Amino acid sequence: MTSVSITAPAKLNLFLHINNKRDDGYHELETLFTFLDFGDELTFTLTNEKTISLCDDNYGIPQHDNLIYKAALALQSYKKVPLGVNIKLIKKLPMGGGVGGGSSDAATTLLTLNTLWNCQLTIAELANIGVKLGADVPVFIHGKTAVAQGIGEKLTPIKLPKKWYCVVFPNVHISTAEIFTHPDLPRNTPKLSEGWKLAETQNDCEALVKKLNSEVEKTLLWLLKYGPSRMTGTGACCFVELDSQIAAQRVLNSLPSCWQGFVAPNSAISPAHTQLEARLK
Ligand SMILES: C[C@@](CO)(OP(=O)(O)O)[C@H](O)COP(=O)(O)OP(=O)(O)OC[C@H]1O[C@@H](n2ccc(N)nc2=O)[C@H](O)[C@@H]1O
Ligand SMILES: Nc1ncnc2c1ncn2[C@@H]1O[C@H](COP(=O)(O)OP(=O)(O)O)[C@@H](O)[C@H]1O
Repeated sequence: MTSVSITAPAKLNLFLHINNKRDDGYHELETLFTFLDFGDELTFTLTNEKTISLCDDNYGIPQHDNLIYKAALALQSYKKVPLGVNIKLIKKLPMGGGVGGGSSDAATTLLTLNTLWNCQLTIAELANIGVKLGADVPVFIHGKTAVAQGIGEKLTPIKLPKKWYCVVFPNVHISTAEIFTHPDLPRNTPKLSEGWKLAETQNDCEALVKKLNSEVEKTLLWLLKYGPSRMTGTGACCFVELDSQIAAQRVLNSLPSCWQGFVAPNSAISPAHTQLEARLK
């Protein structure tokens, strides 16, 4: 049976501005997404029955709630696919960490099964299925470093220099919904004007998350010793950007044992896309 392993990469929000709250409760954002060359590992094995099954190391998410299962089911129903799949997940990305693990798993599932099940959907069609699973899924489907607007689905690709990141997970899980519904969240950052600079941006969720979680505040302070530190998404992961792998690894090596972390370079194209393309050649 055909079997293929693909990475579901982490993302970082290098900045995250909240411009407005929409009538449906979602927020208008401007955010810069970059992918990291590090992520969850998903192995897909096709089956002749229509069953979709997911095997993971018991991360506490029931199968029917897992975004991987939901993504596979959504594509199977949309294209009336007569085949099934067994999916094995090796989870490396912290859940509720702001590195988009769940969304990336869903996007990697849609991209890979589109190929393995020969669905022939376009990227736009896959993103359309994906956005119903989560606001962050489309950027992983498009797979290019981009500034996102809307709720995260209007994407403008952008080029960034290669950098290394040390990403730290302070062992607290933050609920995106809790942050977005909090009365103290700032929601009126003006839209970026032309010629904007990264140094003039910020993460609008950071002050609130720091106030609610002292571990996040401690992590950001600790990282400041090595360079400007920032939180990704609605947290809890925080990162510092460095010019070399050696410098990033040095930060990780001195990480207090109460936190976890990883080091990775950014990747202009999502590793999931690069791996799938290499497989098709
Ligand atoms: C904030 C961001 C930035 O990358 O990341 P995370 O920190 O979660 O990774 C995302 O936009 C999160 O995307 P995602 O995690 O897919 O969000 P969803 O499942 O669609 O929504 C979770 C909840 O967040 C709120 N939400 C999400 C996106 C948005 N633009 N406005 C919102 O108000 C909604 O209340 C929703 O109930
Ligand atoms: N495959 C999955 N991996 C991670 N989280 C998942 C998955 N499927 C569903 N979820 C749910 O999505 C939530 C957000 O997960 P995740 O995308 O990892 O965090 P974040 O949006 O903060 O980056 C989790 O708390 C979990 O309940």
